[in-house]
Amino acid sequence: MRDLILASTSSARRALMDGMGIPYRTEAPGVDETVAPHLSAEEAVLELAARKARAVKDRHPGAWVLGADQLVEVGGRILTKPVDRDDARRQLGQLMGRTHDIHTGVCLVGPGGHITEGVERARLTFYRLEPDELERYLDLEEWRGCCGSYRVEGAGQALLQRLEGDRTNVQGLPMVTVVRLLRQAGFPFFERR
Ligand SMILES: Nc1nc2c(ncn2[C@@H]2O[C@H](COP(=O)(O)OP(=O)(O)OP(=O)(O)O)[C@@H](O)[C@H]2O)c(=O)[nH]1
Repeated sequence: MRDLILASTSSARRALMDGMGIPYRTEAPGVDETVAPHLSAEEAVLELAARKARAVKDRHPGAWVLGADQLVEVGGRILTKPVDRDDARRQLGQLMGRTHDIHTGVCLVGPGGHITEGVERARLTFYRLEPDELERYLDLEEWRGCCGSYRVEGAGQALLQRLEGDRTNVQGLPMVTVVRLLRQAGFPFFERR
């Protein structure tokens, strides 16, 4: 059986991998997530997904490693994970009543120099909220650990006026792309345990 490692600390990414059902384990990538400012959002998430995957692969040379990174882009600005409630309020304030893009890069590295990658964009339009409703959403603390300060599979669904793209991409892993990379690498599915 192949040793597949998800190079991530993200509970949402784990949940998505668990749903797919192939055996894997997780390890924190432990990389610096600084990228050159001139990179586009797509270039940045691809570079960081590869950086995370390579860092874990260096620690486990015989393993297959999947890394991922995500950014929100709105009005030409990049949003990452909020540092606190005030930051989350500012982020959501930029998203209310507007359309934003979520970009997620994924990279699969394996033995023999195997490296494949993909980047997916989802486009979301949010309702405008009254200040009190926004505070009530912030009270739910779905902003913690989430790029853009919302959870599309949680109460954050009520923010969503329109979604174009793979919903799993918004949660953290574009699973259609992840499956393609795994199948291209020859991973077996539906194995009997
Ligand atoms: N549950 C959930 N998580 C989300 C959603 N949108 C973004 N995220 C999370 O926001 C985080 C994006 O930040 P990243 O820097 O790519 O990843 P991370 O959380 O630092 O985790 P690593 O993979 O260890 O780097 C990921 O953990 C995503 O799963 C959402 O709608 N639902």
